[in-house]
Amino acid sequence: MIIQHLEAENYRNIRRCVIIPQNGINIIYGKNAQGKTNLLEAVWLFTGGRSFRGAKDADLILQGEAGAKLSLEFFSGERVQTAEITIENGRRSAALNGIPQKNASGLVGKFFSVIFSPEHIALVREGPSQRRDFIDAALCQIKPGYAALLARYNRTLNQRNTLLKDIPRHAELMDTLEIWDEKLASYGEAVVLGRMDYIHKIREPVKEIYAGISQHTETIDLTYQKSAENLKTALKASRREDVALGHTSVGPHRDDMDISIDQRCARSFGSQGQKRSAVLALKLAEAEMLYRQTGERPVILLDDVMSELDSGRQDYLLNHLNSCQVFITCCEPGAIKQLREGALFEMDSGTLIKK
Ligand SMILES: Nc1ncnc2c1ncn2[C@@H]1O[C@H](COP(=O)(O)OP(=O)(O)OP(=O)(O)O)[C@@H](O)[C@H]1O
Repeated sequence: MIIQHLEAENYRNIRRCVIIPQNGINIIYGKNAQGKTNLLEAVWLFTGGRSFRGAKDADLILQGEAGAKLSLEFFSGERVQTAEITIENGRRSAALNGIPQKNASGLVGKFFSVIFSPEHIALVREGPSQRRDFIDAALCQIKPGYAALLARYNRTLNQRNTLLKDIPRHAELMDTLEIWDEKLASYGEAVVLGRMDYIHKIREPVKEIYAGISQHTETIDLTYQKSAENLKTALKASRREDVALGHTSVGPHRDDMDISIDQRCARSFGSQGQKRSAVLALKLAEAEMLYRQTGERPVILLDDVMSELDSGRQDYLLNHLNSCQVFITCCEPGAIKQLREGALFEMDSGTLIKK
């Protein structure tokens, strides 16, 4: 997947900008608050998802303007394709190769991209839900039917939780738990199998990429942590406790993925640079998995990735990811003096200048 041409109009602080990037590394540097992340966010929107910053669509329009427009020309499936996104009246619509889509999510699966932004450090630093979301989001992209399965699991879980809250007032409902436990266990086991399979597949690429980032000085490992070995038995065993709690205490919604660096838990013991490197390895491995699944290498977006990384780790990002098209933002052009081959752009008050 290669972006050949991107145009943004009235997008955030960008009145008008055209970028013709190169195939490998593209660096966008500039002072704080100039529009570097805004540009990456514009690229990301072509994946069909919402802003990775969780912004409302209306906030994406340059203040004072009625609408924003993004146009993309990209090479994928051995041909040049076009995509357009229009944001107007608080709504985002899209067209692919000139054909209007029902909504912006019509672009899902047409343009692939993987984003690293500083907030993603939460994936290592914060609680298990971040890591579950990472695996689930990746699976939704590459495993047909997984999104529907997850939705079914969550719906059944909510129904069981409602029932658990009702039981103290209606003891006769205790018997109906059996049906919900059967259903929940069957969906839950399938969710766990999907996640374990993904971790099994992503583990080697993560290890390899982390070794590269750390210049072969550290090792990383991933392990799926189940909250129950046999879900059906565990649900049955925890019924009384669950009624007292008013929610379900076992199942994939309570599972975690352990990330260890040199055999120590990265969340508790990792340094800032190690945590950042671990998230990067996970994101780049996610890109590798997308490639294996689709035959297309996703565009890699690395927002403000250089800080907190030593020069060896920076060198890996600048000079070892050439098989993909990569966009890297940074503040200091000095941080990129190790760049051997790539295009340089400066972002200044929403205006992009090719260097
Ligand atoms: N809808 C909007 N209309 C006008 N300006 C906006 C809008 N949304 C954001 N901005 C402005 O865009 C600027 C932020 O741009 P961006 O987040 O891309 O910065 P950046 O260059 O990545 O900076 P940093 O290096 O600090 O991360 C801010 O000045 C912000 O006020």
